This record gives sequence, structure tokens and C-alpha cells, in this order.
Amino acid sequence: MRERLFSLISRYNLRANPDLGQNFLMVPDIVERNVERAGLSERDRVLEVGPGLGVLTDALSKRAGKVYAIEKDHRLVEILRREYDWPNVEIIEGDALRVDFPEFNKIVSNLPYGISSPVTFRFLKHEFERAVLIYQLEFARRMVAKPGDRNYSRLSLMVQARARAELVERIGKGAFWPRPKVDSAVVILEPKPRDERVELDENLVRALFQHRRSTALAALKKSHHMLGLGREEFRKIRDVLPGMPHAEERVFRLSPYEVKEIEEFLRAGGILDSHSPGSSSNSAV
Ligand SMILES: C[S@@+](CC[C@H](N)C(=O)[O-])C[C@H]1O[C@@H](n2cnc3c(N)ncnc32)[C@H](O)[C@@H]1O
Repeated sequence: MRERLFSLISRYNLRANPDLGQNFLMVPDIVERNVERAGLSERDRVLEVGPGLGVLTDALSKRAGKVYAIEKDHRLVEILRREYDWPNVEIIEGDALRVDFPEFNKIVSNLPYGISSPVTFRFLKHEFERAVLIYQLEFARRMVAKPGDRNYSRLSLMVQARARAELVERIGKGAFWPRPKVDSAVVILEPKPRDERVELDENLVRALFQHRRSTALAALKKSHHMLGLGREEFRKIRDVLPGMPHAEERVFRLSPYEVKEIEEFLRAGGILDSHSPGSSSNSAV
């Protein structure tokens, strides 16, 4: 695999484009383990973001019924089309944040790190069974952190409101060419059953996590302007806030369900409804 990749790189005189997060995976065992983790069969339609030089795509094509590989770099799209003859792979040239996704039920990708957050939230807007994804280690740690953990953040909360997230393997820098500056990790994401998911008001979550070590009450007092409330309006509602559920809990200990209870309290009091657009794109957590 290493030899094949380096021969492609030298034949096409390729320079990796750091703006597109191009760090190509060079270790066949890691590719194999991730394909295994996806539990693929003929009935699966797999989405891959950023096929690069096709190493993962090739392994996926041997196990899945269909693979859709979305690649933004025109040079790589041309190389993939020229070098491989996959009967069940559709290469889609475009930006994974913009193109319409085809129908899929699984996702396996070594993601370009620059779009980790928006592309993950894009995935989570769709119904699928399982995603096996490589992220930067720090990002992966934040995704899976539990309420009260050091790394628990807005990202953890927004992801876990919709999915179970598990970090299953750490990957060293040496597994990639060119070598990235930081380690990576494999995360498995599985959307929760619909009745366990919570849709959260993005502005509220942002306002709370602006002060993650404060109590919920103090955080909202400090960032009420983020809910669209002016000083006067805020003065009017300030007295009801101590009655809010979890008012005295520190923000970094709040689960998605607890934030939902806060949201419902604020809505019932007319504090959120009229001022905030509600949950939206989650594009930049
Ligand atoms: C980390 S590399 C992974 C390449 C390959 N899958 C591998 O494992 O070696 C990320 C890939 O995503 C592509 N890419 C970057 N931004 C993209 C975007 N917005 N949409 C689709 N592909 C993108 C890059 O060109 C690159 O091929």
C-alpha cells in the first residue's frame, strides 16, 4: 500500500495541499480495522468524504454494495478516475459541505480536519446506522467527553444530543503522509433512537458555554445578550431565572437533557421563543 501510494505521488508529482487537510493514511491495518468496524455487507451504501488517493475507498468497495466518495480536489478526482476501475464506486467531485448527499446508511472517512465540525453536523442531519471517522485527537476527545469531564464542551453536548460517540483508537502522526503536527483518533458515531435525541437551541448552548465553569444562572446573566435580550428586557426577567432547573449547576456538568430542561423553562417564560431563532445549523462548534 505504501509503495503504491508513493508511486502515485511521484508519478503525478503530487504535493499535498494542507488547505484541504491532505494527510494520506499509509497503514493498511488501520484502514482494515476501520472497514471492519463499519461492519459492511452487500446491502450497505457507504459515504466517504475525501477519498484522497483511494486507499480507504478501495477497501470499502470490496465489502460494501455501493460507495459514494466526495472529493473536492480536482487533481485527485482525475487520478482516482484514471487509476481505479471500481464497479460500485461513484466519485462525486465537490465540497462535502455543499453537495447533496446521496442515500447512504454508513459513513467511513478519514476526514479533512478543517471541516470536522460542520461536516459532522451535516452527517448528523441524516439518518444512518454507523459512522467510523478519523479526526484530530483533541477534537475526538471533545466529541466523546462526558458531562463534568475536562474536555466537555459545546461540541460534546451538541454531538451527544443526537448520537452516541466512542473513541476507539488513537493514531500516531507517523501513520500519515505528510506527517501531521498532531495525533489522530478513530471515533464511532451512532445516531440515538429518535425518542432519545434532543434538539437544542443553538444560541442558548452558545450563551451557556461562553462561561463553561460558571453556574447556568451566572452564565446566562453574563451572556444574556447572546439570546437577543437587551439590558431592559433582561432586567424584567432576571428575577425568574433562579427558579430555572439546574440554575446552580456548573455549565460543564450539564447533560443535553438538562440543557433541554433549561430551554423549556425559558420558552415557557417567553424568554427564548420571541428572541431566538431556535436550533439551527451547528455549523461552527
Ligand atoms: C485526510 S485526507 C484523507 C485522504 C484519504 N481518504 C486517506 O485516508 O488517505 C482528506 C481528503 O479530503 C479532501 N477534502 C478536503 N476538503 C474537502 C471537502 N470540503 N469536501 C470533500 N473533500 C475534501 C482532501 O482533498 C483529501 O483528499
